[in-house]
Amino acid sequence: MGGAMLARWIADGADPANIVAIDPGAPDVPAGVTLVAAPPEGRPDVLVLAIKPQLLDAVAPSLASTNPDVLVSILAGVEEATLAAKIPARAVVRAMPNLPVAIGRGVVALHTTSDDARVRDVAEALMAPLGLVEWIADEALFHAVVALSGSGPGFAYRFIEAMAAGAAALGLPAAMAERFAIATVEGAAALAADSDVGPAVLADRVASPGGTTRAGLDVLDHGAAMRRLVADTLTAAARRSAELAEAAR
Ligand SMILES: NC(=O)C1=CN([C@@H]2O[C@H](COP(=O)(O)OP(=O)(O)OC[C@H]3O[C@@H](n4cnc5c(N)ncnc54)[C@H](O)[C@@H]3O)[C@@H](O)[C@H]2O)C=CC1
Ligand SMILES: O=C(O)[C@@H]1CCC=N1
Repeated sequence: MGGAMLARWIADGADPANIVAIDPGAPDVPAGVTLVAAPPEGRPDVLVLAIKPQLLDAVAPSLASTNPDVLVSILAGVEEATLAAKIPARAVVRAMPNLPVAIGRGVVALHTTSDDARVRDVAEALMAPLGLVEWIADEALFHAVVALSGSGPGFAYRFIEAMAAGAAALGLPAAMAERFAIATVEGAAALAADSDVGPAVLADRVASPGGTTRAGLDVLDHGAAMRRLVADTLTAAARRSAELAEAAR
């Protein structure tokens, strides 16, 4: 995820000479970005923490002397207070991005208890090129955000896969089914984003009375099957976020 954010920052015009990536795994980084295995000397303006939540305790000691102005954490679950206790920084901002930030069409939720306007400005300016950016005042809601927009692309990809598989089972060549499924979801989402009515009304607009869409929607709606499945999916993801928070405390 750190790589996806970095790719977008560079594409948006950030100067790679100003960026140091710290990763002992030696991933590919954009040209001009300095890659190091351990934190270098010096105090960064912003330190973006993009390790797995389970690695926090192992990694935190190596960051103890970096003392950034703003620590931005994208770790699922892990709370601001936990981060502040383990990594010294002037301010901590939690961010929950998602994978489409790579093309500037992601969602980034932000949270901080800092009342320093400059900290908020720095976080907003950093995230602006990545997509839709919104502040979440109540940190407890971050578990829902992780489930919805953080994990959501994974759920959307499963739905696209299922649409394509369903069409292939009806005889459409698999590659064509995948192309059509992706373009259908992309177009439907773009129209919804541009519309002054909600998705329920749009679904009804697609469904001609007595037609094919209604026949399909009846299957999704029977016993609220789709709603239940999606609610259970998001609940499981949010529960896992809470577990990660607890384990990191
Ligand atoms: N994958 C996603 O779509 C999203 C992930 N996140 C968060 O991003 C974080 C990373 O997740 P992924 O990118 O999926 O995992 P990943 O395993 O792909 O990336 C983790 C990176 O951390 C590096 N790393 C390991 N030990 C390190 C150390 N000691 N110091 C510095 N870097 C080290 C690894 O080499 C790797 O490049 C997690 O906290 C996750 O909750 C948040 C939103 C979305
Ligand atoms: O699966 C995960 O834990 C991360 C956080 C949100 C999306 N991916």
